[in-house]
Amino acid sequence: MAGSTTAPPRTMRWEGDIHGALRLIDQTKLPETEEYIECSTVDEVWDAIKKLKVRGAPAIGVAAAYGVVLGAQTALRDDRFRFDNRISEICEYLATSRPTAVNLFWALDRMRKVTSDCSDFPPTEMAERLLEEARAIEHEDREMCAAIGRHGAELLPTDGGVMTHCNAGGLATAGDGTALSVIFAAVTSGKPIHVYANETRPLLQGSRLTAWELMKRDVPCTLICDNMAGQVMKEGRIKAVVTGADRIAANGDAANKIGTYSVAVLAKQHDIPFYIAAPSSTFDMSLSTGDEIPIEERQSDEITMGFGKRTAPEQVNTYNPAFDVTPASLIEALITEKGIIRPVNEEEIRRVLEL
Ligand SMILES: CSC[C@@H](O)[C@@H](O)C(=O)COP(=O)(O)O
Repeated sequence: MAGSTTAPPRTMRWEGDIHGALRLIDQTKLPETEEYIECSTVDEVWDAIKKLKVRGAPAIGVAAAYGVVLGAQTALRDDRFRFDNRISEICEYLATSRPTAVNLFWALDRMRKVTSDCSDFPPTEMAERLLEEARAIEHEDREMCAAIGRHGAELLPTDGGVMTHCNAGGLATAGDGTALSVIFAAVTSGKPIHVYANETRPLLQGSRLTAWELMKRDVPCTLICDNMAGQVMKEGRIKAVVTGADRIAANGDAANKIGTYSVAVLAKQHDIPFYIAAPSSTFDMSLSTGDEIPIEERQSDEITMGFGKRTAPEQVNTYNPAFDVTPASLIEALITEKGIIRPVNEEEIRRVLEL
């Protein structure tokens, strides 16, 4: 099949003018139901991010930016506090929703900068500027996804299996995705790729979201459980692995959904190139290595009561880190909207990203 045929799912949409609201596809309901929710308060956006109704590093950033606009609506009605101080508090609050994806903090910094750049504007005009900035963040994310796809497509094999982990597709961004954008672009260019989607324990983003997206877009895919990755590679089915990332340190170490590190180690063992696709908003050059990346720990019932069914004894001890860090040494190349970073080291990152 040459070409994926349909458009990506619209992960989120701002509806209306400055008095509008944020409409999100509720990703916790997929693949069973395609249900949309409306967020009209900052708390609703915070909750949607925390509970993974909206998830994936770039999508979290875009949602948080619109969350600031919702906060601005309330701040306009409340003249007890200075408008710019309220916006700063709202940014601080939204930043507590999830710790690992740096895109969240990157987007909130951009929103904060609007208030400092426009400090002499009246609040109503500042609020309009905040909406413009959130729209720009969303638009730029869509463009970054497309550019990542264009750069990365050439790295994928002319045919054969490509493995991915978690969901780095349209649902995780405002556009076509990061890792999946590379796959969609390769398929569109005529490469008959077959995707192996790891189910991604414990919350199954790979099976619930990636398989759903790929099937919706007619890209051949096979779902496997995480613990099958080694066997599938050993059988010679995988020619490349491509995943997304939530934060990349200055030396190229990359945090992504838990399980990614194991997949990268397995890829090394089987001599399979392991790629990470991510926009420049995912790089955190203030951290020298991946050891400094904060790893979110989530509640134990995600392991013991996955999707409402008890699968472990009550009171059992659990540990549930939501991300892991793949060292730069295991990453063949980083695929960004500005080009391919190879070899993966700080000098090359700075050169390609023009930092
Ligand atoms: C393009 S998004 C890349 C990552 O954000 C994705 O792979 C991932 O780890 C998402 O984790 P999630 O916990 O579902 O937000």
